[in-house]
Amino acid sequence: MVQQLIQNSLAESQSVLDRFVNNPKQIQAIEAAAQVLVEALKNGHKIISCGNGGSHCDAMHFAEELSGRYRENRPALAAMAISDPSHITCVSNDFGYNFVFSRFIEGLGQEGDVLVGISTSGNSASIIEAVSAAKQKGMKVILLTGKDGGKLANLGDAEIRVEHEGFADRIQEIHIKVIHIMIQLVEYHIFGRK
Ligand SMILES: O=C(CO)[C@@H](O)[C@H](O)[C@H](O)[C@H](O)COP(=O)(O)O
Ligand SMILES: [Zn+2]
Repeated sequence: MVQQLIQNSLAESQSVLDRFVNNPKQIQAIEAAAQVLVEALKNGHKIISCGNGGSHCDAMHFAEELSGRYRENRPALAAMAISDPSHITCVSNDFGYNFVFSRFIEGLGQEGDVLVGISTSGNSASIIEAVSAAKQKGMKVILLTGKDGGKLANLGDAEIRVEHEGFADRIQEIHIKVIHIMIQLVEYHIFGRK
């Protein structure tokens, strides 16, 4: 029974990945997203990422591999996740949770910067508010979504969507792959890494 659960889980992951890999639209979207990142970084702009729950961890994972290190040493890149608990608790307490990311962008976002918003449902109000704040600032927007893209569908300059109607975990598993590929492409375009 337990072994069957394990096998079913792995098989489901494999089928979600197969479907994603065989969708040229998503491959093109990853390429387009990497171009947006490269353009911004080459021109001295920064990347700000955000997400909720597991996607918050993905947003941090993405930023630290740009500012810190991915596979090998290279110069640091300008990226940060919105994850300061003092900021998040203050804004939640005083303005409401939906504004935790948008408020940060109002304070730190600049024209030419890039917002990377991650939401498996595409319906988290905090990410929707962040996108609208970023657009008001003249920032570019990259979205990692799932299902049918939800309310975030087509709101980004690039949107990578895992079209899986099941639970968020399977979507997150593809998101983290996409994050690693985007970093690989940034390093390829900026530092000639393969
Ligand atoms: O990690 C998981 C589920 O795998 C959860 O923590 C999940 O991220 C949370 O329920 C989020 O609040 C869902 O938000 P979203 O992806 O729909 O924007
Ligand atoms: Zn999870």
